[in-house]
Amino acid sequence: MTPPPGLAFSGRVTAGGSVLLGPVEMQAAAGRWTCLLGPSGTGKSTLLHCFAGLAEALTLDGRAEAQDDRPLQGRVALMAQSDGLLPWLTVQENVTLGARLRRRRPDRTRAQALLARVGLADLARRKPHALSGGQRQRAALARTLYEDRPVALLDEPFSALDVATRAQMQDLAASELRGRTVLHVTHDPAEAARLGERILVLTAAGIEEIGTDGAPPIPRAPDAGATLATTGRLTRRLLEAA
Ligand SMILES: Nc1ncnc2c1ncn2[C@@H]1O[C@H](COP(=O)(O)OP(=O)(O)OP(=O)(O)O)[C@@H](O)[C@H]1O
Repeated sequence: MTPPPGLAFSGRVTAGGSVLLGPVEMQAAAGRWTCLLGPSGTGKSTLLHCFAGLAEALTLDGRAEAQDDRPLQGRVALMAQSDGLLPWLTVQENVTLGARLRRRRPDRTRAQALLARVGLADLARRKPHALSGGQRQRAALARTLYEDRPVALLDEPFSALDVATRAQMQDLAASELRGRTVLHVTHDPAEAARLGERILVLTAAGIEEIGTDGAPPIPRAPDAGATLATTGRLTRRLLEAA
């Protein structure tokens, strides 16, 4: 894999005269896990869409680009807020959808291994309608990891999971995406405190960084003192921003 690039955004996004995001500046460091939180509607998903090249219908007055000055196209995997599973494909076919779209032979062995890691090995032949919400989200996570890209954009990837499964999937994602550039949108301060090497809060006033200095490597234990302290500070900041 080529070295993952850092990400840089500056500017404002509008649609039909409405402002969706900004003006704001933010960076996600190369090879690091950055968490992004903030009140609903401040433009977090819009920011991910800009980096994923999905903002054609929007007007970006500024730039959303890789810091190595090479195109982001082909280097990004997006796990969107809605799982986007195609209802007529099986779970395994959904995981390998990217390969199919690129007219590559799907690697079923790799897909099955990832499905086993997200706990869906026995459901690989089911259609999405026969999965629970949490199972669908895990299938979408497997599809994102299957893409094996240097940059991962994760939009509330664990929001439908129970506490124990969420912790397991956080551990899995931290392991699979180690060394990649990850920009992870979440509403959960405890999740950001576990996974964020950098933690950013987006409000109408701009971006603010919540320090994690001295925190251990990720994934951090959910009940470690440093994790709980960061969760508390972050929760307080989000309450102030509401
Ligand atoms: N295609 C669009 N056209 C017009 N407005 C849009 C469009 N998509 C999103 N918006 C608006 O842009 C703003 C930012 O939306 P976005 O989904 O990026 O916010 P968010 O911070 O991710 O919110 P949440 O935390 O609720 O997921 C919202 O006010 C939303 O209503």
